[in-house]
Amino acid sequence: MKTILVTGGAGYIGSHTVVELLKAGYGVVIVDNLVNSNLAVLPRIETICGKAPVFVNADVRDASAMAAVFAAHAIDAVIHFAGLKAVGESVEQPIRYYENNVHGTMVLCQAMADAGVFKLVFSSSATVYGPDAPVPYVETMALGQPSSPYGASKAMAERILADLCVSDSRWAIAALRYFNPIGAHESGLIGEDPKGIPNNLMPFIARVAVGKLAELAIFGNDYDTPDGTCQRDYLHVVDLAEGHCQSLLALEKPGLHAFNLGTGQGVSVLDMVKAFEAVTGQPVPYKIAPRRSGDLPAFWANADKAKQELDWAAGRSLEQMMADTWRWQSGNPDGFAQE
Ligand SMILES: NC(=O)c1ccc[n+]([C@@H]2O[C@H](COP(=O)([O-])OP(=O)(O)OC[C@H]3O[C@@H](n4cnc5c(N)ncnc54)[C@H](O)[C@@H]3O)[C@@H](O)[C@H]2O)c1
Ligand SMILES: O=c1ccn([C@@H]2O[C@H](COP(=O)(O)OP(=O)(O)O[C@H]3O[C@H](CO)[C@H](O)[C@H](O)[C@H]3O)[C@@H](O)[C@H]2O)c(=O)[nH]1
Repeated sequence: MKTILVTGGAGYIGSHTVVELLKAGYGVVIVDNLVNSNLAVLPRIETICGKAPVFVNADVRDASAMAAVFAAHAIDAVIHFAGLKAVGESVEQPIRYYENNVHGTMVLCQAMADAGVFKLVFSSSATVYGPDAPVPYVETMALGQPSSPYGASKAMAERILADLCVSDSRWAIAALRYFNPIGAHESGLIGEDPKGIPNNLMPFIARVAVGKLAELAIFGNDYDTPDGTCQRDYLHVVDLAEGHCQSLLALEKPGLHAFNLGTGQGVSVLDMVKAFEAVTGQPVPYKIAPRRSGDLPAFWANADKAKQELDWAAGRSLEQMMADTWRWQSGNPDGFAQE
């Protein structure tokens, strides 16, 4: 049995990936400092899978803690989710973001090399293409100039990982560039649980529908898009989790391999509201508000490379994303905090 170290495995995408890894027969060791997650996710994972991951409460920037994890467990590969992800917060706290996302990745990679582990899957983002890239984004495009420290931290980390691969041919790294993951596990037991008022569209819609927030503010309806609202490539988080399992197979080839993980379809904010209402029967009151600073009008993935090289495609429908979001939100109106 292969054992995967999952940093940030208590978080939103990490917890769904841990479920898919356990189901696929991997052993899993989670390292998470719980800065944006809750221990209550762990028994939920065990309920879904019938087995539990090992959990280590540690920070990936803590070199001695990471050395101890590699000494205690025979790790075959690492999936590195641990990072901070709020775009607006990163503008206010750039050093915290670079320190966590870039330095954290460097400390992890050094601990891996010291332990003789050279297979890594890295959580990157569509934002690394930068604001000027033509749509759809394709992996052959150069890294752009992301406009937020968060986006820049992901592009910097990718550059460091590329340099690492040049320095030592034992490294095999997949940089997975996620588009907009939404939805929840179909059990309704785990899902996205942002602290405070959500920044992202899907959890905001879900909180309006469950009565925790009064109305959605749609940030701009005067973009040059079919209905004037921004378009994004929303994919089901369980599809994304499966993409991580598939990408582990690509780690047989040395070097840095970038993959877009998205559906290849752009969906507007208004279409998201309509789809949620149609699937759940819950009204989502909204108002049109000014544009949000830094938002791009529209982007989506060219996901052909993942299909060809990973045999992966985001197959779950928008309807399923909405149904699963609502099952999670309505069954857990206070998220994991109620436990
Ligand atoms: N959700 C998205 O839309 C999205 C899009 C593109 C990329 N990503 C990236 O994917 C990864 C996972 O995102 P998510 O949505 O699951 O976020 P999340 O906040 O739910 O999960 C991140 C986890 O990492 C942990 N963590 C943060 N810093 C840590 C540190 N220094 N040491 C140990 N643990 C730490 C947090 O406690 C949390 O459990 C992040 O790197 C994020 O930047 C997310
Ligand atoms: O309350 C809200 C929240 C969002 N939106 C709109 O909904 C769309 C999606 O916004 P999200 O915040 O959900 O997602 P983004 O595409 O802005 O950002 C996401 O994708 C980025 C990739 O470029 C980064 O990875 C980032 O971390 C991740 O949150 C945007 O047009 C936004 O203006 C609203 O109208 N109202």
